[in-house]
Amino acid sequence: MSNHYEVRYAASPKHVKAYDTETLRDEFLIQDLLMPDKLKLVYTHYDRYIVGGVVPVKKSVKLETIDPLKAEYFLERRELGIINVGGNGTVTVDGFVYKLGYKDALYIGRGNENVTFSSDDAAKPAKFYLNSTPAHKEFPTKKVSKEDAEVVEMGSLETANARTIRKLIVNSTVDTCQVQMGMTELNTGSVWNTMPAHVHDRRMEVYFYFEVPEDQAVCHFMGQPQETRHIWMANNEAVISPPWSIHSGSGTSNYTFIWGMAGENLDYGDMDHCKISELR
Ligand SMILES: O=C(O)C(=O)C[C@H](O)C(=O)CO
Ligand SMILES: [Zn+2]
Repeated sequence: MSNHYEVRYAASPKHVKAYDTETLRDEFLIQDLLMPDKLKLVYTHYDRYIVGGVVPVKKSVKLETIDPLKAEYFLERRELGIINVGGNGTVTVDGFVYKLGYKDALYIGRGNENVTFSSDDAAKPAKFYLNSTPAHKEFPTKKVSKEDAEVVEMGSLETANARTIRKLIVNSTVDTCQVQMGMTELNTGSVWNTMPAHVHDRRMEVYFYFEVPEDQAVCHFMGQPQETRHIWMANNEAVISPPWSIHSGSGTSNYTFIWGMAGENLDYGDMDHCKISELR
């Protein structure tokens, strides 16, 4: 069995106020997502969102079901979003082959039984980052390449938050039940993401930080706007953002991150913005 999974339960903002550094990290930080030839999955009780990763090197790796799903196969009642953050690779979905280059995405609809991941070149393996949510119906599987994304430029160099948002798996590019994914690239000299910050009590979110240069880090901010906490994050680490929490970060350099979310709606713009001067 090449699967390794763990479960994270949902936390109340009342309790999170009292968490120390170690407890915050245990509850929200996700490490070791990109392991060679091993599928790592974290099953959260936030909208039953699953965060995962796999780096096929010596063999192809199958998306196997895990016990919490009590399902015959992983996508029996779920959908899946994938973004490749490594070398060229292939995802095979019930016999159909999808080639994914760097920063390309694939949406796989509910009902597909056999999903496998492989790399074109073991010396430069693909690194597949995965987000999955429960799905009430089948939608067609669709590749969304980096070029097909809806692109928005945000922020400015003056406020150190100039960034490009690439919306990959959103309702303008592909039909999904709940999952939405995309990536945000910070321009050189800019370090702040998602500032001004926001919450969306209707949707949880997960951030996966990558392209963080060696010996640099990103300080991720979470918590209710008037009760913030921070988690120091390294390259290729993810963090769960409960629906009541801001999700923002400031790096010691620029970096890129993948956002993924699910919940009550598919409206990317549904955000309650927080005034910077009112954050505590
Ligand atoms: O830099 C940003 O701003 C973002 O990337 C925001 C995320 O996309 C987000 O939080 C969507 O709800
Ligand atoms: Zn958000």
